[in-house]
Amino acid sequence: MTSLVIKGVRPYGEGDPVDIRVEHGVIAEIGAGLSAQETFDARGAVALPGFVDLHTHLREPGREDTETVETGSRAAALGGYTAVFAMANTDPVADNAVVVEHVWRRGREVGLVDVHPIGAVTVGLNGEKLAELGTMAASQAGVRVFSDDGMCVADPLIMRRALEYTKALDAVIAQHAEEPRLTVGAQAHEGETAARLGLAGWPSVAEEAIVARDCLLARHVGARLHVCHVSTAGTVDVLRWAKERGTEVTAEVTPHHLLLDDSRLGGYDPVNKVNPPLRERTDAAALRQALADGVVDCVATDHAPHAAQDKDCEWSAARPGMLGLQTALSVVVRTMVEPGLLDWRGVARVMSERPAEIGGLVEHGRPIAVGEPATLALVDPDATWTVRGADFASIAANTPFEGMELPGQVVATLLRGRFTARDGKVG
Ligand SMILES: NC(=O)N[C@@H](CC(=O)O)C(=O)O
Ligand SMILES: [Zn+2]
Ligand SMILES: [Zn+2]
Repeated sequence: MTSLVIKGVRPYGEGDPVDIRVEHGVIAEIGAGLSAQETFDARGAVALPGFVDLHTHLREPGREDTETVETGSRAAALGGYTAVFAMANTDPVADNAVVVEHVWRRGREVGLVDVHPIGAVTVGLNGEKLAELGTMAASQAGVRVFSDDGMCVADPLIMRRALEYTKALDAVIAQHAEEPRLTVGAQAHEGETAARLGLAGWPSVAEEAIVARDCLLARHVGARLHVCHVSTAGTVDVLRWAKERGTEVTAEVTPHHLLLDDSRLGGYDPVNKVNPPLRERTDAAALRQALADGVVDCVATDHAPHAAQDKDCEWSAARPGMLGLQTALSVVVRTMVEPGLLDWRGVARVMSERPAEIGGLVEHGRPIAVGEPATLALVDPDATWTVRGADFASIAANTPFEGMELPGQVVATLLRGRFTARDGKVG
């Protein structure tokens, strides 16, 4: 590997631009006027630790027509990500060592981001019988995050047992909080908009009731809990309450729940259909504040590719889910940095450091300092760009941000000193 100097970056957006020299994948020197065999002119870009996504749907195995480990890795690299956690709701489900090892191996072969498979909590995601968590943890994939995402682990006894197992494995359960008895047939956030449009409601309490129950269970068992895609102001209240009492709970929010709300549903365009649903303006505002305060720990994309035929259909038949990997940073800049809720240190915290800690990754979310891995996202804070789903690396194109002009552009991504994305191209 040749030596590299990245010229003119501002670590965490602080101070005057400096040069970073990289040797053997590690930051060897930070200073002025550095030189090496290869040079990359970063033109004043903000340097951040590479982003970590705790919640990505890669669709391999089973729906390779919508995304693969390779195409999802390309999207991740272009979005500034250096590690992603791949959800288990594939076909077959990642509820055993064979499937998680396949996803892990494909991630290594592609080599653009560290792909960490998430194992299912229950066999087939059916909520009835615990999957072999220990075997998945002991496999080559070294699974440390378990989730039935797409489905809620609704049975409290199964959830309790799962928390007991993951405590012993030093792992964490990422819960899709949705009380299924309260969301039968649900199509949109239960509120004025859904009532006017004639869509069956998905009430906030269906999320909040499970989050409250799981916080109590986690505390009772002494286990860690992670809450996926927090979407309501009420869930923020529950999380604050639980954290104040010392419960080991962490939580993520998606870019789309930070920026969008159910006022977009008027045209019945299924690109806006997602689980949990887009809520109200006041919910989005509460989520932004909670992310700034740390009550919500991090941003996770819930990148959920879907084929055109599963989205370009009537609302009730469409699948829920939205792309997120290539727009996450820009949506965080729009919703958090521009209004002054987070500075670049804060962006590093919510997009890299906290998710790395929650997922148990020791090589990601590291400080930008000599001796640390050169695993970085370089961001032009002044650039703006227009979202075009068709241009994304993902096979699917279901972005709710289509046509929006967004701030902040990833100019390069490095994984252990190697460019995985540069000037909008992979590698
Ligand atoms: N978020 C979604 O609307 N869909 C996800 C599942 C999930 O995250 O619950 C999917 O797999 O498509
Ligand atoms: Zn989910
Ligand atoms: Zn998901």
